[in-house]
Amino acid sequence: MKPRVTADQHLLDSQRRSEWKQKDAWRTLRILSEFVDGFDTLSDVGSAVAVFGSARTKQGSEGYLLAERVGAALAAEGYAVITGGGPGVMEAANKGASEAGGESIGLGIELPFEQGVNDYVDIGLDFRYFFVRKTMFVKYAQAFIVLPGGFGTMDELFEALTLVQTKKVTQFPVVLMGTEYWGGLVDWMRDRMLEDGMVNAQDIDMLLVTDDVTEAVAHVVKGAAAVKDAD
Ligand SMILES: C/C(=C\CNc1ncnc2c1ncn2[C@@H]1O[C@H](COP(=O)(O)O)[C@@H](O)[C@H]1O)CO
Repeated sequence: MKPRVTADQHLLDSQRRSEWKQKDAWRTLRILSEFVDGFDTLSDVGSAVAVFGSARTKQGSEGYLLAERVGAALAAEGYAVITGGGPGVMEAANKGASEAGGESIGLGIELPFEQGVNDYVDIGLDFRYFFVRKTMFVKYAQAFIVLPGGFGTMDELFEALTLVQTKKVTQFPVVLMGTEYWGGLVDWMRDRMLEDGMVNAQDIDMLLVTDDVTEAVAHVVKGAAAVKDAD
């Protein structure tokens, strides 16, 4: 199947900039409507945690089963689970949450190849624009739990870290699940970023790196309690 041109590509592809020069102003209305749809659909969602991770994690694999357990544990604590609505870790976390009787939310993204949200999403939205969708994750989740993943996962992780570091969001726990996978990155942050003065120790200390689902969820619950105390 020929990849379709997505709305994000129309907006961002520099080669098309002059061709679309007159139309970008009008495209803002479409962007606005996407924000309105998102806010409208998600404003009634209670406490929620976003779970991120690879779209390529295979069904039944260790990573998939871990994400299922994370989804189920969050649901058991009364959290809605928000994912990118796709396959892999997203599907597994939605499955775990849905099968545990929790609220399972998928914020899908228009991609060049048709996909739709996974079968375990109870509340689903499809976004044309990545940046609108990213706003929803941060606005409607009280914490991020991040499983092993690639560029998309890194983007979501580092956006959260930047927002916390710059105090655009406060009291926002970020958990990295998988000490083996994440250990090298966190070591590099300490040995290189911190050593070279690119970040502060507290920027790195805000990350919890664990293999333990119970510890991950307890960290999220503790973060939520701190927000309540601060209110
Ligand atoms: C590549 C495959 C499917 C792509 N489908 C996706 N659907 C929804 N969200 C996605 C998809 N791919 C990436 N994302 C977002 O990025 C994160 C995962 O990216 P990674 O590069 O795989 O780590 C994820 O949390 C999504 O929000 C396979 O068929």
